[in-house]
Amino acid sequence: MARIKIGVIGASGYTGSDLVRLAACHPGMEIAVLTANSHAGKAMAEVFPHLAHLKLPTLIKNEEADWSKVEAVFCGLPHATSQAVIRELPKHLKVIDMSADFRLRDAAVYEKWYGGAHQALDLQKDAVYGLTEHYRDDIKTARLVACPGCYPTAVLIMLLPLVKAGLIDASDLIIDAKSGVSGAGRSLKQNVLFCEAGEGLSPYGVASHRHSPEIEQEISRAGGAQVIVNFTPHLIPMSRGELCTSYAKLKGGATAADCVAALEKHYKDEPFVFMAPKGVMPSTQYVRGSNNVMLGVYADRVPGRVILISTLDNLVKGSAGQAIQNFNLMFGLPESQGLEQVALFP
Ligand SMILES: NC(=O)C1=CN([C@@H]2O[C@H](COP(=O)(O)OP(=O)(O)OC[C@H]3O[C@@H](n4cnc5c(N)ncnc54)[C@H](OP(=O)(O)O)[C@@H]3O)[C@@H](O)[C@H]2O)C=CC1
Ligand SMILES: CC(=O)N[C@@H](CCC(=O)OP(=O)(O)O)C(=O)O
Repeated sequence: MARIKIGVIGASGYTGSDLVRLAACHPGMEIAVLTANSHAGKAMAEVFPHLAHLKLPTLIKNEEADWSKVEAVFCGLPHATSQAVIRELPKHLKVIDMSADFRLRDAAVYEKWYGGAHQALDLQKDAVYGLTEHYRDDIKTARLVACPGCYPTAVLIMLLPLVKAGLIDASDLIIDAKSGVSGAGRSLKQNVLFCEAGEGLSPYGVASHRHSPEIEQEISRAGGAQVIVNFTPHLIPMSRGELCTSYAKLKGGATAADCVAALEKHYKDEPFVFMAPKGVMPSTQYVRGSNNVMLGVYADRVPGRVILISTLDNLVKGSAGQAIQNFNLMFGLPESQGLEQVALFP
């Protein structure tokens, strides 16, 4: 069967380059177009020496791309820049956006958290939220999929089945999250310099992180009532990986064992979501480089509360891997194709 020609917009970034790394081994994809901004004109091998052995197109500007033979585009641009670029793409292209631009369904909420009016509301209304395990049927027929943020993916995969089953109180959620530094992207920023982030653990976006409304939107959709969550992210000195610990109040006499049973039931046929083995705590080390999410549920010593731990690789299930999982669905391919990588341990 002919391979599907794909393009990657923002291939000189971390999500874009991890997409290229995965796409290069995907039997159903041919990488036809790679775009960049400041790196346009360079060979991928120059920008990413770990990809040097692959025969890849040279990085070009978006406006130089010939999309006529391409069928799908992955977009790894900074949020608030994707919408104007995606709006101008030819309509025959299916688009899988890794930025935040099309995730929020309410234009006013988008404007409040991203500091400006949305420039492609006509596309926004038909965009499908790309949390694969929860929106599979909608993703299959979508033209534009808005992949979730890395933190929301980790948090929602844990919490949505428990909210839907009525086991936890969606109005009382505390989420403590930690991310490796690649989560902040590849462009130079003072707070991710080695001297600033290399040896410490730093909270940021306290009570103000833009993933809060994204998590709230999806928990509210699952639970039926508008919720507000307490979400605190931290930057941790490692290159990739993310671990989220959520603290929840159990409802109606439910127990931690009920939560385990609900998650096992919900994800029993899922290729990428696993409970931590008995006696093992989820760790970023067990998912690094893979498209997997590892979950762990623990009874709290505080009566009636439960501790919920989820971990993933921010560049794989948190962005490029989930984007490919969605591409597979959109093109009728086996959902796990090209995503069979086992975690890189140790
Ligand atoms: N990093 C992560 O773990 C995750 C990131 N995301 C989201 O994915 C998107 C990409 O993130 P990430 O890959 O980390 O970001 P990077 O900063 O690493 O890469 C951004 C890319 O966009 C290009 N670019 C930057 N500004 C412009 C512009 N004005 N016009 C056109 N192209 C531009 C850059 O090109 P050049 O370098 O050539 O200038 C680069 O290719 C973001 O929206 C991010 O929030 C989502 C989930 C996880
Ligand atoms: C460590 C770090 O800085 N992480 C990023 C999250 C990356 C991500 O998933 O964000 P998007 O919503 O932009 O796609 C942040 O907190 O903004």
